[in-house]
Amino acid sequence: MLRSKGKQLVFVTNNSTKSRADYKKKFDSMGIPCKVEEVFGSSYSAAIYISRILKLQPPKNKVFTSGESGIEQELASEGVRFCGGTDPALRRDMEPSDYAAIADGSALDPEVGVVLTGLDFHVNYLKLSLGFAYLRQGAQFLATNVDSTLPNSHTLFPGAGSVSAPLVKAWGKEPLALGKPSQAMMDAIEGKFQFDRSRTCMVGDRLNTDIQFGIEGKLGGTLAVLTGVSKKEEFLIDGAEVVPSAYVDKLGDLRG
Ligand SMILES: O=C(O)[C@H](O)[C@H](O)COP(=O)(O)O
Ligand SMILES: [Mg+2]
Repeated sequence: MLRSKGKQLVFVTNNSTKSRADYKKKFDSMGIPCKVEEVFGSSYSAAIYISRILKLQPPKNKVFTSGESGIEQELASEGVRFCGGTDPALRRDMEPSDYAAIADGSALDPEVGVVLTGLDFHVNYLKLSLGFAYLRQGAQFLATNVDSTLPNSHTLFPGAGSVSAPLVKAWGKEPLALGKPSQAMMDAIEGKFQFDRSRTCMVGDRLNTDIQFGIEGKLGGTLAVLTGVSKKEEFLIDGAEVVPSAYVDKLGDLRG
């Protein structure tokens, strides 16, 4: 319906496990018309931040990532070198020899300058230990997103933020998160798609027992309509103003 009305669409997700190309395939399977260029995920956001803002220089120009292939694909699309991720060699128990190898550095890649965490379905003590060691060696701490939960099958599962929580606890500092609702993600989306904030509507899907009705926030001119979010803070960007739920009725008046 939106397409038939000539609206520009952008599909934004914090789920870092898939790449933009993966989402295009998923939309195809659901019969939803979509181009790869219309997808913007937190893996892509992180890859852009690393390649275009951080611009890692040798000898520390590699990313150690804890996550799934979506992160790897997007880092590769931006020409960023990485290790960790889906490497089968790291999907195992920690062995006694691993402690010594991490301690003396022989298990560490000397080129790693960033630790990037995302939703990792294969998180384990070995990967957490490697990530912690890289942070202690001075690597920057980034996250695709830090959502506490992952909605799936009509209920909630631990999200990316819950998976990276042990590392945050060990390191004692939060990562820079590059998914929603970070300003970096919003700026990158606005920069890439060149739309007018004052004529933009944002729709989310998150349901929570505390907030079971739509909540709308106004983001510096961008009308955001989030049909249920798990936490109010998730969309309170730039001092966003939350307006009464009845505001949603006015959507029909939007010309943009
Ligand atoms: O990374 C996670 O925890 C979840 O995949 C993430 O919260 C999903 O985000 P969404 O698709 O709702 O943007
Ligand atoms: Mg969602």
